[in-house]
Amino acid sequence: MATSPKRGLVLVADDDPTMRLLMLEMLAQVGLDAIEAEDGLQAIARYQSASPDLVLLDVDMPGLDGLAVCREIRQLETHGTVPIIMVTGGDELDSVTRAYEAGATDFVSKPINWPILGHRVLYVLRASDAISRLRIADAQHRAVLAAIPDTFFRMNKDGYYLDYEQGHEASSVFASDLCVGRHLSQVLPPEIAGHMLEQVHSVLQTQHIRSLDYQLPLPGPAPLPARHFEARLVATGPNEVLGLVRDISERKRSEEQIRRLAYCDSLTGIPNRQAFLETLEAELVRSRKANKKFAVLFMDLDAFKRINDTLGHDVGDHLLKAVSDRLRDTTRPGDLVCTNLARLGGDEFTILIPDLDKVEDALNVAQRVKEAMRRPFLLEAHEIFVTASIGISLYPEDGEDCNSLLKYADTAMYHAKNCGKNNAKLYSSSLTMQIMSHVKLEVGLRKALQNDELYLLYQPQIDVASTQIVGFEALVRWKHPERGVISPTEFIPLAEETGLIVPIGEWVLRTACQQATTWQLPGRRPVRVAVNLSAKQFKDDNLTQSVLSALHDTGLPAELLELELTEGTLMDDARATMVTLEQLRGIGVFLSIDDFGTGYSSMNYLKRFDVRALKIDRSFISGLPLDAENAAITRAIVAMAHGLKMAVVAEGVETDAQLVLLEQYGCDMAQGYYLGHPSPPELIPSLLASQRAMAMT
Ligand SMILES: Nc1nc2c(ncn2[C@@H]2O[C@H](COP(=O)(O)O[C@H]3[C@@H](O)[C@H](n4cnc5c(=O)[nH]c(N)nc54)O[C@@H]3COP(=O)(O)O)[C@@H](O)[C@H]2O)c(=O)[nH]1
Repeated sequence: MATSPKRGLVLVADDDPTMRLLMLEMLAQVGLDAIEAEDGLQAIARYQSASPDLVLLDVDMPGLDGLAVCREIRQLETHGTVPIIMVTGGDELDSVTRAYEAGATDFVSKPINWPILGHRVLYVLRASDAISRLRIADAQHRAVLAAIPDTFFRMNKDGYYLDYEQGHEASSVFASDLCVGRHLSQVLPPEIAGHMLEQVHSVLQTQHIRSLDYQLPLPGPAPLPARHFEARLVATGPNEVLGLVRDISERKRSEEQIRRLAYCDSLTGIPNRQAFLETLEAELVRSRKANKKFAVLFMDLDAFKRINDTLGHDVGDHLLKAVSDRLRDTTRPGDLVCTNLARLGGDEFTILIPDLDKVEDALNVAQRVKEAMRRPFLLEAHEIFVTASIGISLYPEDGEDCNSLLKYADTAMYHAKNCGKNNAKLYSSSLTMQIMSHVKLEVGLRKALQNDELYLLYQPQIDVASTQIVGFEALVRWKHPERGVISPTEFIPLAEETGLIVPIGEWVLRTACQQATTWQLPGRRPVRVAVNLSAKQFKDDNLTQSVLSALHDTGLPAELLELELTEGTLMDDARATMVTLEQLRGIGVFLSIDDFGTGYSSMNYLKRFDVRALKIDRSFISGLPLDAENAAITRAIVAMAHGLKMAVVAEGVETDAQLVLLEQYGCDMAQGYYLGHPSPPELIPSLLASQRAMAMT
């Protein structure tokens, strides 16, 4: 863009030909072109036809004088303003005033100082050029500002609005006349005004753009939701800023929606894993600074999978929603301690308890959660009972980072589950030791089979009426090279967890079948062997094949093999159970339900499973004969089993009184220390022989 004015065309209007000549000469000397007019009318005509860049106009002309011409030119102007220099007869204030009133840009008075006039003309031309460029720039700026939807304002360093233009898309919070000339604090709420003034100062100091977000309630009789604004401030001079204010309410709403989607669990509406991790991180920073403690509770529902599998995923989803509602009610803020609740996934929930005074507060919350979960849930006409296992980790005692705290709470939750579910446990470093020894045990268990460290014991089952041994239950043991004999209560769950139960179970099955063949004597009553099947084994696709080949390879007749299954195993995916049971029945093996009464059995399924015996769990037998409730339960189980044409085996018989009572109740078979402890296989033949000998005496 040119910076110096272009050499222009000047209209010289004067009735004196000498003056015109001198002026033309002077203009030529400063490099300007000129046209002449000898009176007012000619001047106007020339102005219209030639559009000069400047007019030198004599005031005193016959007919239309210079002042009238000046006024007429101003009338005719459409774009911009041509500079008009009036040549007056003298420099009296009156004639100068009249010249300016007529619209003159400048004046020179006679007698004319010609060299000065040349410079003056050039200066006025330059100034006029600058003004017209400014006008264009101003018009462009206004057009830009009119095109953008934002409100803009100018403000001085003290916080006074110099200008205020409402954007065409902005919600009308303030009118322009409400702002111009007023101070920020008279327009905006004090806090926002203070913040904005700080930013104005910062912008002027740094000459960097600054922005700030704020919320304003919309004026109106009804309480309307507040709107969000973003103001960007830019310095336009040493003491002035330009502010652009945009209504960002829509953007905020979208951001909130995105945030909700990213941070909310879509099923329950409570915060999800991501949200919890961020809250935990923030709490960690806060607690570290403020030297405070907090607790992380990790809750997992016991047996949620069973509900999902038996009642369907819809009921499972409803249950999770109901659980989260109940957790929200139980842990609502202000209720003892402020809590943050989240669902990590599946049936895992976490609760963050900030500002913890003492561990008991976390245990109290856990206790309340457990109690809340124990109340039945009524969902789609199902009354559902659940329990929860809870693990607790503490900051800073247990860990100083989010991952550790969450992992330790999870570890403590597993410990709670292992301690019999419906439990709450605090994390302790010894748990990690336990887990490490668990891992060590797992490594050992993997080698146990190939190192021949497993062996079986057999516990007799007797016919209550004749007191004759009718079978033996095979019970596995592990002779650990360092720890000695390990109980199956310790390693079977581990084998289940790791999947090792399948090869171990197969070994038990094959070994029991093989050893049982040695007990059978021609012409004697056959002796059955019972083998426990775990849930994983039962679900294994090769189960039927394993049973078939164990029987085939050992030669044990199928009807001498009994497979014991727990209620949990059978009820977990009842439909698939039916198919497997059908296949096993097809082989001809004897099926029984172990630990009956401790799990959840649907009577409807029980009937359809068509198993041949129920084993009453020893927890019901142990209180007999004094425990009236257990006695009633035992009697009821016997009656129900007989009604379904099943035999009943009582487990854990430890006294003669129990055996007598069970006989009275009509129990078919019994097993327990009173009748025989689990014994090694080499003792079984002599046990059977002594019994036969006793039977003959
Ligand atoms: N999947 C498999 N599970 C197995 C296998 N072998 C055993 N187990 C399961 O381990 C649990 C513990 O078994 P164990 O320590 O062998 O205990 C059994 C008996 O010793 C015990 N028992 C028997 N009589 C009495 C008694 O009078 N009092 C008393 N306190 N305990 C007694 O009960 C256990 C047998 O229980 P059950 O199987 O329910 O009949 C146990 O759950 C085994 O099932 C295996 O090879 N595979």
